[in-house]
Amino acid sequence: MAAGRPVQVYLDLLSQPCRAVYILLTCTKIPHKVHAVALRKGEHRTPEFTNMNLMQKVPVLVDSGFILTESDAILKYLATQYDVPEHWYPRQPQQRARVDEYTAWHHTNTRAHAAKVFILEVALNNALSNLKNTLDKLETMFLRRQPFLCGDDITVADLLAICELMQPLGAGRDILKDHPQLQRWRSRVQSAVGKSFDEAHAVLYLNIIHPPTLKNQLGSNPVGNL
Ligand SMILES: N[C@@H](CCC(=O)N[C@@H](CS)C(=O)NCC(=O)O)C(=O)O
Repeated sequence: MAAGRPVQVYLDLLSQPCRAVYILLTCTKIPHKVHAVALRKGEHRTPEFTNMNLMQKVPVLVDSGFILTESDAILKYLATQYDVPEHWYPRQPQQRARVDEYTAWHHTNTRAHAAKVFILEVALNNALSNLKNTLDKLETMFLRRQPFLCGDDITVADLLAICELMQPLGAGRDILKDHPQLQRWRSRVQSAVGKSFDEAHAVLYLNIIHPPTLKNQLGSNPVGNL
């Protein structure tokens, strides 16, 4: 059992390990005070926070002057230092070892892989939003009054653009699918360059990583059906 002063925790509830610490504290009614640290505002990089945790990461626990980082260590400290139900971190050595076995594995597996998907999804959403602006500009500026990007005939500009816009198809994403004007331009470019278009893109088509539904829709030559 610990001293009377509430445990101080520095958390951002957007952070997965912080939420685990928060839930244990709340669930077990350990007296505590939460200090919100907004990672998005860079509050973990202030001199005061850095002084407490040189790693500049949350969560951090301060218990009567004892500073502890790492969610795994914090959770186990709370469960052993405070009077919480036994099941959280069993005392029996083999049952405890079973929990330690998981938590040792957790950081390079569950955490690493789930967090990566989250980070990549956020990055993908940003990239798609920026791309949408670009596609809109291609339609409303470059193709507004002309069949090709720079006039009535195909130029190297069209080649640069089409090869770039085809690339995401290599990962199974047709970024022109909601842009009929750009689709018509793509067809014009394809007609203008003839079979060199498919020859040049053959390697890309072969390496396409399609979700199963898209693969069925597209058949063996994705561009043929676009
Ligand atoms: N292994 C640490 C990881 C802590 C961590 O990575 N926290 C992230 C939020 S989920 C953080 O503070 N990131 C800020 C940064 O790296 O700049 C733990 O389990 O506590």
